[in-house]
Amino acid sequence: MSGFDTIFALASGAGRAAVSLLRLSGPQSGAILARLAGGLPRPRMASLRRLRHPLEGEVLDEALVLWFPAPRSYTGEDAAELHLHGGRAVLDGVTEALLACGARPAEPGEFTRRAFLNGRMDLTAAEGIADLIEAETAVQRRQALRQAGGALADLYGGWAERLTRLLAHQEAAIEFAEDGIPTTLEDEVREAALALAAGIEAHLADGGRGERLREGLWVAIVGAPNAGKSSLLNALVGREAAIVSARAGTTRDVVEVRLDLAGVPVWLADTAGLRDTPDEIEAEGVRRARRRAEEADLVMAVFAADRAADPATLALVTPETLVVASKSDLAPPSVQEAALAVSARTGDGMKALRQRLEDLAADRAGLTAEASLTRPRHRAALMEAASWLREAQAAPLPELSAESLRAALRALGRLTGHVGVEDVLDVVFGDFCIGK
Ligand SMILES: Nc1nc2c(ncn2[C@@H]2O[C@H](COP(=O)(O)OP(=O)(O)OP(=O)(O)O)[C@@H](O)[C@H]2O)c(=O)[nH]1
Ligand SMILES: [K+]
Ligand SMILES: [Mg+2]
Repeated sequence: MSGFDTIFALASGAGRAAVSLLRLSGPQSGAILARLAGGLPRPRMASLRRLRHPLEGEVLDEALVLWFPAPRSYTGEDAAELHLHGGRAVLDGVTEALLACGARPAEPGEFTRRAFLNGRMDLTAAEGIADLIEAETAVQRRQALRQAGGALADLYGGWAERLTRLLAHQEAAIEFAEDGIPTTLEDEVREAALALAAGIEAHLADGGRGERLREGLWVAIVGAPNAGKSSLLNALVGREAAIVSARAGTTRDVVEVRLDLAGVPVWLADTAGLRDTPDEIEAEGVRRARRRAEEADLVMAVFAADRAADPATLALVTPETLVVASKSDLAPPSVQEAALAVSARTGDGMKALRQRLEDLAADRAGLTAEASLTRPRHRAALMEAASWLREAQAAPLPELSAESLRAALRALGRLTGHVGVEDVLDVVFGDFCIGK
């Protein structure tokens, strides 16, 4: 795409390294590379070149350079890569040389933004690349790769195509009606709109698994004071993350610890023991504990085996709750036999508890055969599209139905970035790092 200036950025991590990767993209990339490296290497072939400052002629580094003429580059524009020695002074020198040549430092996400604007990928694929850079577990990586590879783009693009066809048919039906030609087209469109709405709704009804995998599954550990919640947290994460003591009311603030459970990122939140207390700090802790239990994807209710089950914790137990009988070394469990008996002291039952958590995490946030939506942005646009499709089906007049189909198409277009996208671009590319 013309009209863009030439940008550069460090694509590898900041700080001293064996090799640093500087990327360059834009119409002047070839000219700048030729000035620094004394000529253009063959496209897409790594060549070892001496890089010189364009004005002073000083040798700045001996580097591997690559030249990617448009459109076969990440951005779709002329682009280049400099694989420099990773020292501060080398980087400073080459940066100065690039500035002297008229290139400017890239904004966060600007390379991928250009790739999108040049039609190299849709918005969901661009988000997949951002997620891939952020991915911390193997399952997150798989989900991000799938999305970057166009799994959501294909799905949503396919829906947009179907919708475009429906709209064309509806408009034809309106014209036929004006010309007095009998047709069943309108009924067919209404039926197809309903089927498409149902398809989108089925995709939406995934329990938020893709979003959870991307952001982490929240597990709140709740129970009476001294039930052994903090001890369980520590045993699960393998370090003394929370303070444990024999005094009831030890934990006040919520203690959050991240855990990788079979590739699903999980946030364990240890909370204050539930009880009425005159201590205002502890009471605030109890309020926070209850709020965490409400907001969590999964509640782990802990009952000490040597105590009667307390009503405050029992009140939070639903069929979805993971019930744990702690301190199993002290007594047989006093709560439901469904409870998982564990002892943080002896380690008894801890493996089973971990396995149960892994299973629940995989069940609620693992990958399925179908690609899942991964962001609230996707959910909002799809809900809007489905609701317009239902309106299209129910509209009293074909003209109104066509209007609703158009609105549904716009919602899908915002999702993939194919229509009316200006306002969403900043949201999507704003959370990229510089150099991508
Ligand atoms: N015998 C035995 N004692 C345990 C076990 N787990 C914890 N305890 C003891 O129970 C007491 C309370 O443990 P904590 O982990 O602090 O309990 P908590 O539920 O976090 O307590 P609060 O933060 O005060 O609500 C401590 O003295 C622990 O050593 C266990 O599996 N067996
Ligand atoms: K305690
Ligand atoms: Mg505690």
